Amino acid sequence: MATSSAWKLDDHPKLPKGKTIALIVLDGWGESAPDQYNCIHNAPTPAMDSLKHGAPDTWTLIKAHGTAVGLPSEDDMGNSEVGHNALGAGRIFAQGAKLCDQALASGKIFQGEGFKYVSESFETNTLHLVGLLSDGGVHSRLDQLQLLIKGSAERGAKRIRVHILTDGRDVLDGSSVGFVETLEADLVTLRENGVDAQIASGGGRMYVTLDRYENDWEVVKRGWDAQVLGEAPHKFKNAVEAVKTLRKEPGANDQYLPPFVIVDDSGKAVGPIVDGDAVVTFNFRADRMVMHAKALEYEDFDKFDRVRFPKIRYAGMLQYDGELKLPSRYLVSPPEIDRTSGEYLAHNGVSTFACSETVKFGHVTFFWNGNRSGYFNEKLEEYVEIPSDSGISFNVQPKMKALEIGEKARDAILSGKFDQVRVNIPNGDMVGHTGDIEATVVACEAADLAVKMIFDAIEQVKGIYVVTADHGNAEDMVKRDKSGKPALDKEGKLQILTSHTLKPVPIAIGGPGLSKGVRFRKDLDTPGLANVAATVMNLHGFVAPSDYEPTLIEVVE
Ligand SMILES: O=C(O)[C@@H](CO)OP(=O)(O)O
Ligand SMILES: [Mn+2]
Ligand SMILES: [Mn+2]
Repeated sequence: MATSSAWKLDDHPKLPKGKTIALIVLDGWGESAPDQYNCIHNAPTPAMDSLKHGAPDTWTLIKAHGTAVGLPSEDDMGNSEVGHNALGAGRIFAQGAKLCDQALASGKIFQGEGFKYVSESFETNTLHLVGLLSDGGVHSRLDQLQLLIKGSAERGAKRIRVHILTDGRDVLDGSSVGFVETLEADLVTLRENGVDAQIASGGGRMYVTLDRYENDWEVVKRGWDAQVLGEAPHKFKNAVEAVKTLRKEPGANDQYLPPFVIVDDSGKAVGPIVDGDAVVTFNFRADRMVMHAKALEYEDFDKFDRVRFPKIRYAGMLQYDGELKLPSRYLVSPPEIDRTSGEYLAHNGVSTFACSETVKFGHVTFFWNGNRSGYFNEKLEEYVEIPSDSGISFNVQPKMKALEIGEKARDAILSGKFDQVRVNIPNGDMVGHTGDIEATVVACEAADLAVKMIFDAIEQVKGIYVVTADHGNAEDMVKRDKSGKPALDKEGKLQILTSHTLKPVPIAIGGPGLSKGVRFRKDLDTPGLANVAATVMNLHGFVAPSDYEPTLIEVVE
């Protein structure tokens, strides 16, 4: 690829080119006070611990939540999408959650092409809304769904069916009941006002519909069967009863509730999706909607037998994949994340290897590259996906594929073929989400072993490492009150935190290739994930583009 002048990065005045850089993202690895709910603290993590001795020059903390990653408020925890977007793009973009808030607040969402298109079905057919039902704010938000329902009814939707996915991952397990009650109350009001509005189907997000990166199409199929075909192993007259009943099964939780459909008095499903209907998927985040969107939109589709492929008017809350233009219709334009560090580095001859296991593969590639699939330059890049275990909850195999990721990274480093070797190590996050504290400790230990393996390889090639995380999770596994003490529920029980956190994440630099005098600056007000890209560009020997968030490092004589 010839470097056009627009892409050419200036040479760094002090830092050399040609060092091998390992860029490690520990998923869900925040920094928090040590106690029994801090799984990172309680796991043997010698590699990560040793880095703290370098504080404040080569180890520090950066912000990974709220406005620092383009989310609406400081109460918004970080997540992989916004975290990796910020890490890779080096700038802060208003993210899906915020863009949808703005479009709903101004009413522009209802004037756009996407809404006009689906509203053509309102007169004669049903509007289906499918998505994650919670106020977690990672993939969707209940208040946005409420505004969407209200706005649709005001604009002529006469028959509305909501297909819910219970959460328990971005919010406390068990909170599903309250969210369903709230939605149900809204629908009652609508019915009183003459709109035929009901919940039509449901299921837990990790078991129904919301798979990602093609890890397990069965998950999407279960949702299809319930939402489109009106078929599921469990049938109920109302959704509150459905969720309450299914939660009583041994081992049941919100994330993994089995699929159910709501039926009328004659036992008929109240809301299968049929020809002529409109469908809106109200999640704004991309990764867990892409597979579902393909099933809804693609004429040619062979991932499972859809049985029936209704001719619908379908729009996503956002477009979930800009390359695939999927879905082709959407209510709100996604953030336009351009000129990412990956694209710049490719134009400047930097060769890159990126790797994770399936459940996080798109994080270090698609999200990292500003929600863009594929390579910038095939000759310079190699992306490797290690198949994840599927069909299990990750507390069963908490080591996941950490060591395999470590090995692949090691081999890539030792091969001498790559300037940058970038990985995501998923354990802290994926196992943290299960709420299983013991398993999360094992997960953190495995992640640390993978880090050690990469450090050893960097030592051999006299390279540099940069270790950070995308947001917190495993460092705090309990809900806390304002004073920071574990908060008890009405029955006096601890509430295990399965979600991400608001905590900062560590970042450390080191390795034999790190030039003398390189250290973290102390003059940045609130450095965050978006400052990492410029830092890495510097370590590759380049000055970052002037509109990037400032570098974290300085070189002192
Ligand atoms: O699993 C997910 O979809 C989210 C939590 O909802 O986690 P992460 O942002 O780390 O991918
Ligand atoms: Mn993450
Ligand atoms: Mn997560």
